[in-house]
Amino acid sequence: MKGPLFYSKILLFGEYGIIRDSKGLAIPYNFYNGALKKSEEPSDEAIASNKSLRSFASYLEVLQTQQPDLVTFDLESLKNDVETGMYFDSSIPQGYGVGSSGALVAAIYDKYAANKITVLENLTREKLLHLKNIFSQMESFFHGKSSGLDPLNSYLSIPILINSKDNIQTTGIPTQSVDGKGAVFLLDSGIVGETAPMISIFMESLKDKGFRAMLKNQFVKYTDICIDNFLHGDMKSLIGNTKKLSKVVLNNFKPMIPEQFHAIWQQGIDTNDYYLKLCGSGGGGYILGFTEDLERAKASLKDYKLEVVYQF
Ligand SMILES: Nc1ncnc2c1ncn2[C@@H]1O[C@H](COP(=O)(O)OP(=O)(O)OP(=O)(O)O)[C@@H](O)[C@H]1O
Ligand SMILES: C[C@@](O)(CCO)CC(=O)[O-]
Repeated sequence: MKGPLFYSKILLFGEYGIIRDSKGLAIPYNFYNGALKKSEEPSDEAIASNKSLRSFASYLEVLQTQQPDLVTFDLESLKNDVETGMYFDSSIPQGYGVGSSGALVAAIYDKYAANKITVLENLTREKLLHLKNIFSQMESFFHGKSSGLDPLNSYLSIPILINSKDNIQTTGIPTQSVDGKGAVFLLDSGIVGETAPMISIFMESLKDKGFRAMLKNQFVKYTDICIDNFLHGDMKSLIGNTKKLSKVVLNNFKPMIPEQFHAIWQQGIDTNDYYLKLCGSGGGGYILGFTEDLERAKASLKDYKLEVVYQF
């Protein structure tokens, strides 16, 4: 048995802001994927994954008892498959901000949910919100709190634009120019991040009036502008505005940036070779980079591994 593939995602813009109603833009990232699978001779990884699925299945049983109107599953098949060794065979790194738990949630919903909303039907805003809500509750098992956006992105495999908490839509993004000099890339911090403590720090900071003002007048403002620039293919403005965003993040989200990356973050701003921003909640995992000139960014960051995700 091997199920369909579910992909990783990248939240290009909107981390933290979407908690406070900024815009957000998430795109599928097809470099990594995962699928439900059974194997005769499971590896240690498969055994660990199977164990995690076992607890997830118990959680889903409680969820559907508590909220039968939200979602129900074919629990008998799910439990039976878990008993007979099913696991999530995935190349998506965990704790890296690219949605490993989201892909898993999408795969389980796809295989076991009753009356599921499918990708093929007309996806009205109501249906999208309903799906996001289901995914949010399912993914809470892994996160503590989840917006449900990662599984939604993985399930639909199309870019999603968040206009505000209750207003989301699927969207197109400008076609990549494969020989373009400009690029969006991932920088591997080499550190595994954890989402929950980062969100606690953010929530704590929100108690401060100055932080709230900075968020509204700078962070959310530039996030929203960057999304508009990106969707309209205005890459010149995008680069200028990611520079502003990069500065705001370095000055105000330091706990989310691993210490050893503070200097190269600043170096990008000083040299204009690249601009860095958070990829998801930060604290490790990937850091997102934007550059007008990929070769220059590569030379400037020669000690690091870059993965290009989009060229323009
Ligand atoms: N292949 C897998 N098999 C079983 N469980 C998995 C698998 N991949 C991820 N998970 C579960 O998802 C958890 C990781 O989710 P977490 O939300 O912390 O990180 P992430 O989804 O990789 O990052 P982010 O949410 O920031 O994009 C793991 O601890 C594990 O419980
Ligand atoms: C940090 C956050 O905004 C994005 C993490 O990918 C949390 C969330 O909205 O679920």
